[in-house]
Amino acid sequence: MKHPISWDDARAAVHTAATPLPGRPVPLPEADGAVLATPLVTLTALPAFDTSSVDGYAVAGPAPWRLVGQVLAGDASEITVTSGTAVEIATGAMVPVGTEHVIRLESTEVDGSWVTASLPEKQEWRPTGEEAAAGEILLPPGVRVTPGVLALAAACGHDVLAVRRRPRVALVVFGDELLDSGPPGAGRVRDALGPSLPGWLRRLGADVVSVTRAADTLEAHETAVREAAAQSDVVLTTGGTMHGPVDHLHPTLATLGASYVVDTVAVRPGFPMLTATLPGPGAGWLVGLPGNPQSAVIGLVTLAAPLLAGLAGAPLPPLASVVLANDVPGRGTFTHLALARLTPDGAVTLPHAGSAMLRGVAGADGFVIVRPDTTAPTGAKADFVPMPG
Ligand SMILES: Nc1nc2c(c(=O)[nH]1)N[C@H]1C(S)=C(S)[C@@H](COP(=O)(O)OP(=O)(O)OC[C@H]3O[C@@H](n4cnc5c(N)ncnc54)[C@H](O)[C@@H]3O)O[C@H]1N2
Ligand code: MOO
Repeated sequence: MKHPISWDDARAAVHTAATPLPGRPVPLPEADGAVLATPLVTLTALPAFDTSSVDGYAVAGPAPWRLVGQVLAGDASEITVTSGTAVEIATGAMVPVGTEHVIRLESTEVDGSWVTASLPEKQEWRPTGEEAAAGEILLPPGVRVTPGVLALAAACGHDVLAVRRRPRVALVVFGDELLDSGPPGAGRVRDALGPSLPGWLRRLGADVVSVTRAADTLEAHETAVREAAAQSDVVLTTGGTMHGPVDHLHPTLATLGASYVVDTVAVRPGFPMLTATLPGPGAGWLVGLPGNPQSAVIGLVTLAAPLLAGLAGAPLPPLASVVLANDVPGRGTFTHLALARLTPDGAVTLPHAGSAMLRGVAGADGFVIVRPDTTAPTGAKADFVPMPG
């Protein structure tokens, strides 16, 4: 086994090695969750025209004003406000040419076709370009599209957005001991990763194209990885990362001519995780997660999340910072990822933290990071890697 790379270096190495997938235009509703391939540029000024902020009257000159017309939201009215006249105006309507003030309804007195009021202290309309000038860059490429981004894109005139294709992931689960249904026992355990990883992967912005199981033979591993690679950008495997009698991942990678980007990481739990590139047309990626289920989740946040971000053209997922509500021990020369829940008192590490256990995972918000040769005392700040999504 190789000398393991540090946890921080592993994340960075995988992210740096990933070339973003091509961008293409998609209709706005389909862009949710994808990553901008080009800057978001507004097609018009925002607002695109002087826009009334209130229901009321557009006036010019001194009161009283004679009511000469009406302009509603959506009207392209050519009405002009001249001195001594008023036009009834709705919120969102274009402010007519000649308007000196817009006065809200409740500040006016109307008598037949005459309007009086004292002049407002503040302007009650939004001038053209108040929020943005036409052609202004509103967001850089690499930003993940949220409903907020979609709203902004629509407001500034876009029908489609240029976004990176979502990475396609094919999941291959190894382990003849795994059951697909019913209670565990007699040496067999339930497959906890096949049912759970697709949800995590979707939260990381990936499309899961297949979930398959491969038997514990070298031949079955090779076939499964080849078939998965043919239909995906990333093959994600679970189990078989060590060198036990039926751990076939490393021999499979050797047979396929794969090149390691990361081969074991100095992190506990989870150290036998790996990332490699597969040769051949449409060269793809393989991420090998350890079989112990909590270690697999650590492999997911350590290697799969940076890889998927890199393929999507997004930055390396940032670490959060938390204050610790309890002491968290280090793990010697390894980085320790400790399952934690975020509470108003700070990050509380969770029991059931063994790498084969899932009770902690089920209630965690993420992992507190304790770097090699350190411990993290109560009240200290620590880096934190959130669970996907
Ligand atoms: N001689 C050594 N043996 C092991 C070491 C070591 O340092 N020296 N490290 C241990 C660590 S740490 C881990 S993590 C595991 C990683 O092993 P593999 O990736 O080869 O995983 P498997 O052997 O296939 O499985 C390990 C464990 O996890 C269970 N498992 C596997 N897949 C699933 C699944 N989909 N759902 C639920 N549980 C799963 C499997 O039954 C085993 O119990 O190696 C240790 N050994
Ligand atoms: O490092 Mo293993 O992944 O402790 O479970």
